[in-house]
Amino acid sequence: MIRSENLKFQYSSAKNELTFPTIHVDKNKHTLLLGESGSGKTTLLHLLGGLSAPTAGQVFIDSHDIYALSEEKRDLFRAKNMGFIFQDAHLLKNLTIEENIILAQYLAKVKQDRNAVITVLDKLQIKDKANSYPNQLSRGQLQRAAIARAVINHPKVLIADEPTAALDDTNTKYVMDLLMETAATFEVTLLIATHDTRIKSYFANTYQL
Ligand SMILES: Nc1ncnc2c1ncn2[C@@H]1O[C@H](COP(=O)(O)OP(=O)(O)OP(=O)(O)O)[C@@H](O)[C@H]1O
Repeated sequence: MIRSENLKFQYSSAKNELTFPTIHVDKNKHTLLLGESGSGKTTLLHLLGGLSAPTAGQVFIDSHDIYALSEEKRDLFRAKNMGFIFQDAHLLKNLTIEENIILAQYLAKVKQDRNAVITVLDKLQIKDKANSYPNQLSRGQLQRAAIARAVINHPKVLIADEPTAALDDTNTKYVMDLLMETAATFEVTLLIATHDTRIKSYFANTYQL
């Protein structure tokens, strides 16, 4: 489903170019990018997710060479096919939870469908928060809202950067169980970057950076 070849990335202010191993993410084969701080996990997630173009190499998603697309087409491709969960929920504070998720439909140019939003919020057990604003939710509820927004357009891949960093063992298990349930419910493959070796056992496919 995702395949990368010979990826390299150079930050303009950095001395050395980053080079990455070949990555294959197959459907339903949840994949972990494991590495120490500074090893390039976030950079690689951005390259694989279509967020920043590599200095060399290619990324294929279902045989589409995503960096051969125009920026506009790539943005749309990403909005339809990839879901992102950032460390902070990144919800717009002046929009309700429901409006935040409808915005994701709008940006992907898919039908703005309130019923679909409510169904997803219901599956994630925060339907009663649809009309609340982000600052009225607990951290756990915000995380569920961020997941709802990430899966609303039925992406193929759900990408998360360090979802368990700074969590204790109990909350780490809670978040990983939630992500696994989400993957099963919404039929989406997980691609996660972390330095947290506690979550290794959840993954069939691990790359050490
Ligand atoms: N904007 C930037 N400009 C210059 N160098 C950068 C920039 N962002 C990251 N780097 C460098 O690129 C390398 C990889 O960074 P990256 O953020 O991908 O690592 P990471 O494995 O995600 O780290 P962490 O676990 O600490 O978040 C690091 O050496 C970092 O210092």
